[in-house]
Amino acid sequence: MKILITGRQGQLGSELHDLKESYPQHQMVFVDREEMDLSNPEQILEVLNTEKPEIIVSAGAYTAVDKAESDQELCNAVNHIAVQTIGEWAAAHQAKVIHISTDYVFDGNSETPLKETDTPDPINVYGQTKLQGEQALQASGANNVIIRTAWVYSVYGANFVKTMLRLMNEREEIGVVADQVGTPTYARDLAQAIMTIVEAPVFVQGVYHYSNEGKISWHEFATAIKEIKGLHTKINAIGSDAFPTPAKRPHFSLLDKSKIKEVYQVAVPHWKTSLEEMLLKMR
Ligand SMILES: NC(=O)C1=CN([C@@H]2O[C@H](COP(=O)(O)OP(=O)(O)OC[C@H]3O[C@@H](n4cnc5c(N)ncnc54)[C@H](OP(=O)(O)O)[C@@H]3O)[C@@H](O)[C@H]2O)C=CC1
Ligand SMILES: Cc1cn([C@H]2C[C@H](O)[C@@H](COP(=O)(O)OP(=O)(O)O[C@H]3O[C@@H](C)C(=O)[C@@H](O)[C@H]3O)O2)c(=O)[nH]c1=O
Ligand SMILES: [Mg+2]
Repeated sequence: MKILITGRQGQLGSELHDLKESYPQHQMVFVDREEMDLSNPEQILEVLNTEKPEIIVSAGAYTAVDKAESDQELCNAVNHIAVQTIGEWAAAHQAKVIHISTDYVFDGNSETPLKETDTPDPINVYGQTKLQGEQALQASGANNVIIRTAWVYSVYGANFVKTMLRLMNEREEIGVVADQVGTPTYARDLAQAIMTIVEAPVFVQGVYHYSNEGKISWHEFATAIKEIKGLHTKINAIGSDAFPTPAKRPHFSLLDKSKIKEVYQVAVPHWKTSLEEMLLKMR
């Protein structure tokens, strides 16, 4: 298969690139911002018409959650309009689309693990534009799989784990929110899950939830990073109101992974196992 992957320089794009050698049966073409500016629909179509992929993995996105609040137009162009453009091209050319979305499409008011059938209701601009991207892809008529994931980290790119490692080396004491719970996702595991879907004998269209296994707060996540690394920073558990940010974050974003496990038999490692693996690679 010829597979085109957007967001080459991002966490997920980089992890997919690392898997390239393991899939010699596929032609994996990666594009970054320079080759395909996702805020430029003409350029998206130009690249797709040249490359003619059979599968598009849509991993590129505007992911600066706080900045998005004051940069709505660009965020919408990348997270919504670009996905619509990709979907319409794919529908017209019988290509499949595997698109990545987020737990931030939910409002965080649930108390039970979020299922694909639960109603999204985003509480920030990033989540709103990601939901619009999902809806535009579904409306395009393209054969599509949407994977909603959460709290993604990797040795590549910017993420919470790397921020925590930096802060813990700089400070004696930090505060991390304890009233937002969910599950982190090692981008390498997500990349594997995507390749499992690519390889599946049947492409079953739909929305799927994927993160690592388990349930923790950001505070527990930070504490685990500290313990695994043997650091001594004091990590105070704080409420979201003590860490004001331009964008609101959902208090609960635990995803139910049963559907993707059943339909695609994907592996879902426990968050701690994957965190240990990532931190080993960071050294
Ligand atoms: N990170 C997370 O915690 C989560 C991410 N997701 C979703 O998973 C997917 C992958 O995320 P992740 O790899 O972590 O994100 P990253 O922010 O690491 O990577 C996103 C990539 O998109 C690229 N990009 C942004 N704007 C444009 C543009 N205008 N034109 C072209 N490329 C652009 C970035 O390019 P550049 O490097 O040049 O800036 C970057 O390479 C995204 O769809 C995201 O919404 C879902 C849940 C959690
Ligand atoms: C740096 C820092 C963050 N926090 C809080 C803020 C926030 O609630 C939480 C995580 O911080 P982040 O900046 O990593 O959060 P954020 O960028 O909102 O992460 C999100 O990114 C987008 C792209 C997604 O799709 C989501 O799944 C999620 O991963 O930790 C602290 O409490 N203390 C700190 O020192
Ligand atoms: Mg962030």
